[in-house]
Amino acid sequence: MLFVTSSPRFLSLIKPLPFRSLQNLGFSPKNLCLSTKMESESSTKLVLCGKSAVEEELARCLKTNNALKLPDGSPVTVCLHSESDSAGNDNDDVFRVNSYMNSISTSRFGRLLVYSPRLASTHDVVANNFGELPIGSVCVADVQLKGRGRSKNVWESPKGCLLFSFTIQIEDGRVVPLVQYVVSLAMTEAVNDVCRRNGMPSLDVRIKWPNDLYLDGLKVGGILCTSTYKSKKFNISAGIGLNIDNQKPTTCLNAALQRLGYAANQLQREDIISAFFNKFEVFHDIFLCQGFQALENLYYKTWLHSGQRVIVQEKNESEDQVSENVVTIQGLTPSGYLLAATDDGQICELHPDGNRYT
Ligand SMILES: O=C(O)CCCC[C@@H]1SC[C@@H]2NC(=O)N[C@@H]21
Repeated sequence: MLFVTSSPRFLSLIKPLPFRSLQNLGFSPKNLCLSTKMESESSTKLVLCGKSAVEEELARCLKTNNALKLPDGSPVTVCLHSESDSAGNDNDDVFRVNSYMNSISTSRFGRLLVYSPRLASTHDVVANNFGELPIGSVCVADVQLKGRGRSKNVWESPKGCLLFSFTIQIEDGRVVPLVQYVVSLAMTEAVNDVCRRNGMPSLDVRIKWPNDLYLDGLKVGGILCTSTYKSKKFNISAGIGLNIDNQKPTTCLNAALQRLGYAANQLQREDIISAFFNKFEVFHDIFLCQGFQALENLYYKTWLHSGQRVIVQEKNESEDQVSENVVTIQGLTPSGYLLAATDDGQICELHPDGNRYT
């Protein structure tokens, strides 16, 4: 259900993060990846890897300076992928850092990777260390213990789900609400690309506005964008969860491939995320140079809402009476809300209302 509001209202998806103490209470060995059993049980392991020597050097500095912190101050153990014992790992449950690094062809996004087998939330890592990480850095986890969704929802984050967050910086505040649409579009296009390249049937992953990914009527992914404002710039943390190989809690892309009779090769997290960054970088540049308009046609082909009829509830001023109207979705307004028309031709702007949007 949607609510029409006559005046602009605060878009709750873009909200500053609460200030948390940055004090690090943990112990991180400076030069070794090895940690004692007790340390590894209580601390979050972060493995750093860079695409080129430049990012590798940055990774080394982050480790040496013990620069990465968790929001709750809990201990972290940082090591370099090149020094890590999982460097040649070929286990499906473990993110294949080399495979990912070899597949990205970006000049900015995804080139510095912070990987963790298990952490609270990738979003917390990038948001809490925004100033330490170069723009475009990504944090990937195999499993999240406290995955964050929009509107304070929990994002279930089992093995097989692609879980990552990365950083973006933007100067023009007017376009910040549109960034989440660029992220969504890059992900649907990445899935298309990987399927096409591997001779797989195409999967009809669609965008459900504002930032859900749907397949065959079920949610398979979600995008969370949060931002803070500092030194005249918007620091955006973009987080994506995509069910690739986890049938729970809804369904996943590999289950859809199987339903289509394609069981030969399954989609791999590393292929999807690398394709995502290769796409996102192109879309990001188009978005900054030409505006969202240049991506709009593709966006409208990919979302679920063109020509959709929805019921809008409008509350009167004292909020004790609600009237209902049917409207037809036309597209997006310049500020990223839904543009709709009533049957008698009146144009209105629709805002998301937490979980009640259907
Ligand atoms: O649909 C939603 O509510 C958005 C879900 C976003 C989940 C992703 S998983 C990776 C990143 N880390 C988090 O804690 N959340 C985002």
